[in-house]
Amino acid sequence: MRKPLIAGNWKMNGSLELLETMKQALTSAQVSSSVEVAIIPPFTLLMSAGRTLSDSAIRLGAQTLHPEPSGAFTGEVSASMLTECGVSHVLAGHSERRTLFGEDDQAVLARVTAALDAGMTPILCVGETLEEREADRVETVVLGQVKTVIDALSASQRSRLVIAYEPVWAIGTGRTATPEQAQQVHAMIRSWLSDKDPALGEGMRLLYGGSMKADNAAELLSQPDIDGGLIGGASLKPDDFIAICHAAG
Ligand SMILES: O=C(CO)COP(=O)(O)O
Repeated sequence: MRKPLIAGNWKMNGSLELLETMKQALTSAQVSSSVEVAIIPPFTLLMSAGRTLSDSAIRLGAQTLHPEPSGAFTGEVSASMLTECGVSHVLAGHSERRTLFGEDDQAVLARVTAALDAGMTPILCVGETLEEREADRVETVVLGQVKTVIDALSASQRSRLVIAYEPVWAIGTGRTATPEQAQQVHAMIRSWLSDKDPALGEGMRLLYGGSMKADNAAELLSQPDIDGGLIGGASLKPDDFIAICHAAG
């Protein structure tokens, strides 16, 4: 049985005030313990967030990390710096990192490995652009991104990964993949994983991300191969985020 994960990626948004409001709202909402909830605020909030959330079941995630343990990398943050803040989850390969910051599959793999080595759960983000979808390249692109990482990891490392399918054309656009479109890609990923190792396919949590909102979450989350959501815009609004958490419960 895969435990649903609802993770709120705040991107370059949020404040100490939102952190407090979100924590209080989530605590009083009494989200079912059958759902794992994580918030992923920007770096500057992580230390405070670690303290604020330490007495709750809400997990803390980071949006990226540098693969090296330390050194002359101005502006970057390492895995051990994240764990010191209480971070348990970290995104790797978000499409904004891939396109705006030039992270290719090898750079993503290095980040996944650094996160695993530090004991964190990497959330590997994959997804195709609209152009790639229209050119019938969804399978090639998405499985290519999954394969580069999975094939480089040991069986025990793989089992600690979460994968988020985020079609680039659905991110921040208000244009959600239909439940059928999302399910189709999730089933494809799971089937590829299962061919490699049945237990891996069965156990891997596959999140959907891309304009998931309070009013479309239940339908997306009811699909058999969708095990949670990676939420952008709606994760900044406590009521909306809580509604999505409830929909997963
Ligand atoms: O990129 C996303 C989460 O990582 C999705 O963002 P939106 O929910 O704003 O479309």
